[in-house]
Amino acid sequence: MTRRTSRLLAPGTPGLVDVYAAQDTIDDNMSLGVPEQLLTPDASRSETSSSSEVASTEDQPATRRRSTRVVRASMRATEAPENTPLKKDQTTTSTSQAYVDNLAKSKRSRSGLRHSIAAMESSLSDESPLPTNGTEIETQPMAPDTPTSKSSQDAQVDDTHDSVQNRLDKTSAKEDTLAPTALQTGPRQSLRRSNRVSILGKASYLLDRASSVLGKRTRDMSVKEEPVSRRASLRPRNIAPVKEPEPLPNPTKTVPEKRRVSESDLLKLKSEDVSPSEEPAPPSIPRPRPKPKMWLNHGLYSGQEASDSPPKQRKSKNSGKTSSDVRHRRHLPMPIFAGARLIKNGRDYVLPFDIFSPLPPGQPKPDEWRKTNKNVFVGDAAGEWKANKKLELSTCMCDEETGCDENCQNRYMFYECDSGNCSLGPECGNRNFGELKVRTKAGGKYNIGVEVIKTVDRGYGVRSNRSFEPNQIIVEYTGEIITQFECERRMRSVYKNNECYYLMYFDQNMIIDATRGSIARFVNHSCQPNCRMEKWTVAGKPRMALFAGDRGVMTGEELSYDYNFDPYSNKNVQECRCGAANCRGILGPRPKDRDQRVKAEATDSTKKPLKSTGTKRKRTTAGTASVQAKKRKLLTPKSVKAGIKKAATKVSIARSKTPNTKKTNTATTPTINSQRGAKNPPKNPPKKNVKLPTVKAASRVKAAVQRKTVPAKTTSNVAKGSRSTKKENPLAAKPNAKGKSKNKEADPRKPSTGSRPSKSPAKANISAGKAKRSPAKTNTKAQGLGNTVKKVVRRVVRPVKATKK
Ligand SMILES: C[S@@+](CC[C@H](N)C(=O)[O-])C[C@H]1O[C@@H](n2cnc3c(N)ncnc32)[C@H](O)[C@@H]1O
Repeated sequence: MTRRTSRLLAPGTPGLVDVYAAQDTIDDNMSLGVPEQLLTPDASRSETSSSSEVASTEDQPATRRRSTRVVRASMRATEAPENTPLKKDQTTTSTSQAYVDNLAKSKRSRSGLRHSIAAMESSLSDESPLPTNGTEIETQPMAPDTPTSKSSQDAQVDDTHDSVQNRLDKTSAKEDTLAPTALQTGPRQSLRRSNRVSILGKASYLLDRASSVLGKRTRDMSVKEEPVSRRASLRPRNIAPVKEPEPLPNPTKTVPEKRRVSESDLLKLKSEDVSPSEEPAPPSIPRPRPKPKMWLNHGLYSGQEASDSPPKQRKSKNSGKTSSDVRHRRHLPMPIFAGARLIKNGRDYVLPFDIFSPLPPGQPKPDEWRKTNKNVFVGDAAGEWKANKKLELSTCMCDEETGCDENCQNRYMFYECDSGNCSLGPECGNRNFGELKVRTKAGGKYNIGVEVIKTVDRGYGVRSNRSFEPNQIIVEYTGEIITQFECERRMRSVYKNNECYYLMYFDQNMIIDATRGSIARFVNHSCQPNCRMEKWTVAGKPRMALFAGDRGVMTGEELSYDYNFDPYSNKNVQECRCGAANCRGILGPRPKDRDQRVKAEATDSTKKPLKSTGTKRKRTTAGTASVQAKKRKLLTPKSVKAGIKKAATKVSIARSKTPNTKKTNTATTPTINSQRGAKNPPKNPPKKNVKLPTVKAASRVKAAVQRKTVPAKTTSNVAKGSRSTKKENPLAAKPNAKGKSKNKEADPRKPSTGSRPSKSPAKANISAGKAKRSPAKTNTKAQGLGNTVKKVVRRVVRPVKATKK
């Protein structure tokens, strides 16, 4: 600064001498304090660039360490003239310096950086050529007023002084021409020259940091507010604190307005990677107080000490005072210990969606499916069913200790426990449909647990979305509950062109038509199924549901159950494609009872085993142990069809010849099970895919019987039956009374599966009719009733068949 002042004055003026004298004094002082600062090139460079900061030191706090030094030096430099005769010129110098400061501020703007350099160059070109030599630029600021040590300054001062002198000489001509003006407008000249020096220094400083200059401006602005006396450097300070000069009024304030420091700028400042030794942390930026580390006090690995109580979520205010419990460790334990504990104790978890439901989206959905999750009584079915409603109650005798386990009487008879018939609450284990209701109400793929899939060769099917425990309820088979008459009507008119039928025998003369029904209607048949269809009485009403088999069901398995398909007519026998090792080959009738078969074969006039299914399976009988079942030949669809046709012909012949054989039951049993009419029709099928001769027969039987019967209410007499009868399948066995449940229904644990009626509805009607006609007789001669019913059926069926033949 002194040097700048000297340039304003003509060489040899007293002021100049005094200034140099003052500078010498200062330099002496400075050399004591910081002799090592200029030993490195960096330090030297910092001194060089620091001179550029001189202009802005009066109202701008030091932004960098070297700047801080300059500030002190400059302040001393400004202070020193107070004791010198230059006091007179101080105002002029300070004014110009303030102007330079303001100008420097404006130059610092990010967008105006280059512009300011250009302006600087242009301004310099007016006076003297801008030194292009870098060393010259650097040496220029090394004015004697810089606070350099004596050792370094001694070598430089002379050169610098010569250089300055040369420059002054070079420009003396210009200045001489402008001398009168310059003398008059001293401050302006001073301003311009000071400006040049300042900008040169600043330019070198900024060019050095060109890559990171963006964003620095904001930091500089904030650093400005740092008090000058504040030092970040640890370098010992042995200079007395300098009195801070008061900011001078700036008469020509053309400095652009300070840009407001936005939050983004503050963030930038925070993110700037500046080493603390170079850039002291700007005190003006309020640093957020570091938050205290929050440790998890609940969660996966917390609270690992053995404790029965779950970790507390919240703590009351006084819990610390009152609780004498051992405090849980607050830090996470080693994972190995946590893992061991998890293995030992286990914990609940939820499977990720793509694990429990790995089926890719976009599965084709059946268009024609009209869904209902409730049984809907249609037509006369509701009225007929109400008549029997009260009979379906059973009281559970289990106690709380055992709960409703396998020995529960209700369970044994396929009666669901509820609050009406069981005194137990949640500990009751016989509330499958209740559990299913909760699950379906909760919703979601996992709770519902099943979804429709498209199989390769069996149309649609159903797949599990999750695992099911053995005997766990999976899905209810629901649909419209219709009477036999309604079923016939639909078969003749509505479904006459259908290939698929979703009809299942339900109870007595009731049928579930799941054409409009639940997803369970899509469950396919398998000869080695993983599920079973069971009929339960729930709150007095029968309900069908699919249950997991004894092995349980794993996620992704296709659900299947054994249809025990009764094709109702051999023409409807279909090839089975379940792929099981023990596949029977067809969906048609299986040998129901080997004893029956033995009898049938014995009474058969041809004495040949009846191949009613058309397969090439060799029948074995229970009585002929020597006859080993040969491995069934795998049949092509063609051979299956041929076999079916052949078998159908033989069955018809056999029926006409041997009307009393049990085999006729197969043919005369109406198809109430879920069946598919003619997906794989036999060769030369009839014009109608599905013919229901026996249904016609049944209707005729029914009509014939009804002509002679009493109202249906009398069936209750039969249904009351003995306790032993009730222990059998309670619904199916009632009309037949004792001894009539010969097949599956005799075993209450294996009731009629969905596709296998406990007995023919036609027979049911007939028996009902018989019972209505003579209830007393039914009660006393239940066995006789069955025989009578059979005779009636045969009598009625035979003419029908004969007519057809
Ligand atoms: C109640 S439906 C089952 C759903 C049927 N797959 C669908 O697409 O709507 C019964 C019909 O499915 C077919 N089906 C079921 N299981 C089968 C199997 N194991 N082999 C061949 N066809 C089968 C038969 O056509 C049968 O009549």
